[in-house]
Amino acid sequence: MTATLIDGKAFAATVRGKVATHVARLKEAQGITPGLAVVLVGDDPASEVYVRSKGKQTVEVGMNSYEHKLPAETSEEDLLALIERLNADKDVHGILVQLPLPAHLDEALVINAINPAKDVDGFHISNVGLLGTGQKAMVPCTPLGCLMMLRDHHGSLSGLNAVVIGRSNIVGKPMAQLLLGDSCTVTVAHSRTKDLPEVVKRADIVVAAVGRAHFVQGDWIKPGASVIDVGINRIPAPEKGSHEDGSVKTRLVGDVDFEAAKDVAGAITPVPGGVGPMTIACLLANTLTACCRVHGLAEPEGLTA
Ligand SMILES: Nc1nc(=O)c2c([nH]1)NC[C@@H]1CN(c3ccc(C(=O)N[C@@H](CCC(=O)O)C(=O)O)cc3)C=[N+]21
Repeated sequence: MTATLIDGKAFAATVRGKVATHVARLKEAQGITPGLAVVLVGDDPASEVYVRSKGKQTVEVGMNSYEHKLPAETSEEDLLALIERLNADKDVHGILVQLPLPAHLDEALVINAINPAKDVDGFHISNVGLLGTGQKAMVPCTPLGCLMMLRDHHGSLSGLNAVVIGRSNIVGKPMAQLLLGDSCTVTVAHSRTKDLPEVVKRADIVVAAVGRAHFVQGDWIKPGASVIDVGINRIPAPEKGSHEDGSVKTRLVGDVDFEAAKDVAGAITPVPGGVGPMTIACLLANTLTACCRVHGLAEPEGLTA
C-alpha cells in the first residue's frame, strides 16, 4: 500500500462534531433546534437501515429527527400532502424523501414538491439550477462529502484534471459542477466513453460512481492520483460462510479495484468507511445550513460548498 488512506469514517465524525457544536450554539443563543424529516415509502430492508442510521445520527448531533414511514402502496396524493405539511412546518428545516420510490410514484414530481430551501438532498430542480450557475444552493450530500475530502487532502484543487465516472443526477453531474467550481478541468466519463482507461489515466482526481463492483482497474490510475470511490456494491462472499437459510453471505465493495489501486494511487477512499459515512454527515450539515439560511443567520464554516 503506497496510497494515503482517506478515512471517511473519521472525517465524518469530525464533520458531525462541527455540526453538533454549531447546533448547541444555535440552541443556546437563538433557542432554535434544527429538524430533519425523513420520509420512507415501502419497506426495502436496506433503505430502513439507512433511515435508522440517519435518525440516530441526527439526534446525536442535537437536532430533532422526524421519521415518516409510509406503506409501499401509498398514493401520490397522500405523499404530496405529507410533503406539503412538512413544507409548512416551522420545526422542519430539512426534508429527505428516501429514493428509490415505488414504481407507481413519480420521483421528479415528488422531489420538486419539496420546498427548495428544505431540500437537503439538493435534488430539487431549483437547487440543480443554482448549483449549475454557481449560485447558493443546497448541494447533494454524496458529492459534497467527496469535495470536502478532496479539499482536505489537496488544499487547493485549482487546475487539477478530474475525471468523474458516472453521469447520474445524484452523484456524477453535481460532482462535476462542484469540481468545476473549484477550478478543476473536469471530464465526465460513462459507460459509452471511448478509451476509458486512457481517459482515467490522465486524471489527478478520479471519482468513481458507476455502480459496478471493481469496475475501475488499478492500471487505469495515474501514479499519485486521488481516488474517491462512491460505489456501494454488495457481492457474494462465500469465504464468510452462509446464513441460516442457506443463502451465501455478502460484503460491500466499491467501484474501484481497491487492492490494485492502493499501490498506484496517492490517496484513496475505502469501501466501506469512505464516502458512505460522509454522505450522512453532509446530510446533517445541510440540515444545519438550511436552518441557518431560513433564519438569516451566519452559515457554518467549512460545511458548505
Ligand atoms: N433521498 C436519498 N438520499 C440519499 O442520500 C440516499 C437515498 N435517498 N437512498 C439510498 C442512498 C444510499 N445512501 C447511503 C448512505 C450512507 C451509506 C453508508 O454509510 N455506508 C457505509 C456502510 C453501511 C453498511 O455496512 O451497509 C459505508 O460506506 O461505510 C450508504 C448509503 C444514501 N442514499
